[in-house]
Amino acid sequence: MTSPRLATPVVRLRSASFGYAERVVVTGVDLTVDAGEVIAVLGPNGSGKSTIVKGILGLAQLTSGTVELFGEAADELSDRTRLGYVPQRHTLSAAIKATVEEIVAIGRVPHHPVWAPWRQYRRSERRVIRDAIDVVGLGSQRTHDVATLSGGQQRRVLIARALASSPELFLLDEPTAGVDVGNQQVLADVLARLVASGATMIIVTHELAALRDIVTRAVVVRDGGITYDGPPAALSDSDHAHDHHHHDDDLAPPPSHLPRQIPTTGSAR
Ligand SMILES: Nc1ncnc2c1ncn2[C@@H]1O[C@H](COP(=O)(O)OP(=O)(O)OP(=O)(O)O)[C@@H](O)[C@H]1O
Repeated sequence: MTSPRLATPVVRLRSASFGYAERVVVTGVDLTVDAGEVIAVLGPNGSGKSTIVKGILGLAQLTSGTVELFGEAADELSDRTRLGYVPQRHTLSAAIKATVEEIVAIGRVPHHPVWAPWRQYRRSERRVIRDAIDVVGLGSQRTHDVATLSGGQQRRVLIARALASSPELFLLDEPTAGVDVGNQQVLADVLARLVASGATMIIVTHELAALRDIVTRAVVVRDGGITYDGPPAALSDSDHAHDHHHHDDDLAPPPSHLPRQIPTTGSAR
């Protein structure tokens, strides 16, 4: 935070307010995210975390202030493939009859104005897709029907889909929700690899402990505003002690021993 900013920020919100229809949900947010930062967005249910992410993506309405992405006004960003979004509570419907690689291939569609049937995909394209599946650890399931995968594995398919589009900025809304401790670690490792390859991330989470190795900065949202922005280690339990997990219908609830809160600051970096 003390080093001067040499490069253009990936995201810059200035006094940004976001909402839906007539209702403003988030007000006056100032947030600058530099390349390579991994931001955890924390805070109680309904505080506006997802709305900030959606606002950055243009999926929630900007009612005042400005949003810049990669140094340009967000609504003028022509190359949307620079953004990779994994929405909240999203798994794959059992109604979808598709394999893992077919779903991940959708991530490549923005790179191709005209949809090509899977068999006609160029070799290089198929390699990108294959690599994305390998990175999330689903290599041995690439031809499996997604409906046969667990909720946590489906989350990884969606991360692979976002990854396949080779984005510079990942916006992940509760990627570890409903994922057991072991698989949270798998996910954290996947994200760590993406960070090592230069990705910037904004991650909405109630499970900072699972991501502590990669998070460089924490932002706490309360009542539609940012109340903390700084090192994750400086946060005390009470900063987001009222957080609750989602218990998604399509995901098994997390085991009761799952750590719910940020650990005490002693061992955090
Ligand atoms: N599409 C929508 N239309 C109208 N209101 C919405 C919409 N999405 C969210 N809201 C409202 O905006 C407020 C903030 O919601 P948001 O999803 O941003 O919270 P959050 O901090 O991400 O919560 P959680 O931890 O539960 O995911 C809530 O009051 C919610 O009801």
